[in-house]
Amino acid sequence: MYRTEKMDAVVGGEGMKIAIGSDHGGYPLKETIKEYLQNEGFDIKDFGTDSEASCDYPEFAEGVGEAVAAGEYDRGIVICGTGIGISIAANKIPGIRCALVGDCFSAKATRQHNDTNVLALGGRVVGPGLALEIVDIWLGTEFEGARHQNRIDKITSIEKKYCK
Ligand SMILES: O=C(CO)[C@H](O)[C@H](O)COP(=O)(O)O
Repeated sequence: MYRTEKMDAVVGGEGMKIAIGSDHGGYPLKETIKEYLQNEGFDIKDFGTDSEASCDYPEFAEGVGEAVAAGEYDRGIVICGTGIGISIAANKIPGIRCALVGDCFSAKATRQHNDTNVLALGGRVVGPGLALEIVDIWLGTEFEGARHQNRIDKITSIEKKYCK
């Protein structure tokens, strides 16, 4: 419903397996994104939460992050009120590169340059229209490799040094 022809050009992920999770602050937006992606043919696993009752975002970051890091899901989407806490938590999991995104330029750049495998959104920050555009672009953009791969390798080296 939010898709445009331009977005159709960048989305090609039917069958892609996506893990999604949020706290209470991200719950309404999680439900919107989940329904949208299911209707688009994506294979979605919802790691919770399942209501707007108060809960703790690290639990959902851990569920989504572990599933993506283990290779069970291709990408993850995590949402809390700001997107900040849940992105910090997701980035503690070795192998996860999570970006908090609030604009379309960054959605594209963080795939091209950072090869992010988890997207964080602020459910109290972005509205559903912008959030779905960000999701479409992020899912539909490829990593560019080359010089950016060297930088990812350096991130991985830091991770290996500190995460024993
Ligand atoms: O954005 C968040 C973390 O970064 C949380 O969603 C937020 O802190 C939850 O706040 P509250 O318990 O007051 O609803």
